[in-house]
Amino acid sequence: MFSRLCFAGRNLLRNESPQSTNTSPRITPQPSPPPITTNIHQENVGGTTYFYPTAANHQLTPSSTVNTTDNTFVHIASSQINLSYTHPGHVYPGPASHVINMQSKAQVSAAFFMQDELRNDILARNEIVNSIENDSQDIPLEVENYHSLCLLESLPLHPKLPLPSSTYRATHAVTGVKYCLRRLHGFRLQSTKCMQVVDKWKKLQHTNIVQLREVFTTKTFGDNSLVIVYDYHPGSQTLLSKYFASVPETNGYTDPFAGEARPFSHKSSLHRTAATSLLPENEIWSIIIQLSAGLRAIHQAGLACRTLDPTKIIVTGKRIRYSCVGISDIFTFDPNQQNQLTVLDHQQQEDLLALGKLILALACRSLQSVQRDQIQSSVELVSRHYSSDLRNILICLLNTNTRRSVTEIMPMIGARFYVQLDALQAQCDIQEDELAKEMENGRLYRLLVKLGCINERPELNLDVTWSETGDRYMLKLFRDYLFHTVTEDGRPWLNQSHIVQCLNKLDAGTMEKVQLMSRDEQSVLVVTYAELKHCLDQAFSELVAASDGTV
Ligand SMILES: Nc1ncnc2c1ncn2[C@@H]1O[C@H](COP(=O)(O)OP(=O)(O)OP(=O)(O)O)[C@@H](O)[C@H]1O
Repeated sequence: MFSRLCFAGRNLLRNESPQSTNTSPRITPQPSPPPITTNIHQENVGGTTYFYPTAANHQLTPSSTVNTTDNTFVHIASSQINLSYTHPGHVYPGPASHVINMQSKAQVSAAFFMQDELRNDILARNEIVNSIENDSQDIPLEVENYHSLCLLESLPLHPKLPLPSSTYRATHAVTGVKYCLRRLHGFRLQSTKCMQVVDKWKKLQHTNIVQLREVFTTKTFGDNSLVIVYDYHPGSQTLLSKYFASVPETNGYTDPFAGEARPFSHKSSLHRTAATSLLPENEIWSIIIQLSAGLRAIHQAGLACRTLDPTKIIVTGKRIRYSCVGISDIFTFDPNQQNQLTVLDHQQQEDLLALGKLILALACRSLQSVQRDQIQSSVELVSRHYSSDLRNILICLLNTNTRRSVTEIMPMIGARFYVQLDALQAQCDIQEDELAKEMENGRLYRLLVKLGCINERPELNLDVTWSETGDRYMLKLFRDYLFHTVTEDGRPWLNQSHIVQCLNKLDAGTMEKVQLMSRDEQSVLVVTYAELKHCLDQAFSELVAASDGTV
């Protein structure tokens, strides 16, 4: 069967558009088509010119039309408009009720746009990732497989540290993926046997642990440096900077987190003290749940964190992650170590103590609260302001007289786990709905790209009439119908739903008919979206074939 296009007189068309309403637009005129030379057979019957795409080109069912002997009639009754798309999946059905009602302003219109908070978060993260690279003279242009190194620390190296370290963002030369590089300055790897433990860390995947990717030594920095490569989480801040206000150092102050637990911190002796207000208990539990989840994974993998320190835990949005895993194991690796299991057990107990101190410091909003002589009064403060469960968890973790296990924390978290799970699932629902919207945007974007590549193309394969003839002419008229429609009195008719609907129908290739008119209003085509889709695919295939093949 042929698809039949009718180029008929213009006059009766205007008010009979399928989109017609009282305020309906009229179709922006296009010049009449130049003679169609390819794949179309034309015939004049009773003064009306009919165009037939050749069978090889169109295996579609016939489109509408059209006809009259008086050369004027092109009519599609509104009852014929088929709004049931052949692929219902091609239309975003609007927000789910459980999602729209989760939002503070339960307005349906708002739900068609990305939430401000989410958009701003994503924009801020993108800005951080794309921010100008560090132009410091001291940073090499390339280190092994990484380039565009950019220092992440705001403070210079702390001179008191026995082992200086630096943290960089860097780009992988092959994949272009950004990573976080931690460099241990002046460090010589004593034995490659420690790569066994590195492999263990590499295999450990958990949503509360920054993934360790690889370790290498390098002289590119002008010394022997060890570089540990981690995943990069833009927009992160350390637990220290998020929850503890900083004050200048004071003489004689001892950092409660100093010592073996944080040998890589530049701020080991940085003095942090009480911030303005206590944290809501829910927030503390959210941190406890995440930290204990990560720690449980670490301990179950036969490892110990050993850097459970507020500067070595990062917060990205609401997510908490251990950010410096494995370094202690590399740094203190002893190939002749006997009693590995005893050492591991000791280190895991130290982790639990450090976790207890961290929770206590968070609950009191003060790092000093975990100094030996302050612990008692700090726990009392917690008892006064928070639930007995929080106090119990602290007493369990801080009690070094008994052997504890991270799994003991679970029963104390109890039903709060459900609260956390519920919050996460609600977040998933919202994000899934955002994804549905963005999926639609992506699909429509690809259609527009195809149309844009075809419309107004000055030439293809030396044919300067390519974009104006044959299938492409229909696409040009369709483009005008999409974007250049005007109202009866000639004003632009800007209606996004018209554009989205038409593109959806095009993508679905529906059998609904659309009426297209040339700019000089001398010609009208009535054509199905299925045919337009075919034209689009055909024309774009021609472009791809003539290109270098990359799309
Ligand atoms: N994997 C990561 N992805 C993104 N940013 C990270 C990552 N790890 C650390 N950061 C950020 O890099 C910065 C420096 O991290 P680092 O661990 O050196 O902390 P720090 O505050 O400099 O602590 P210290 O100086 O005491 O070692 C921090 O702002 C931290 O949020």
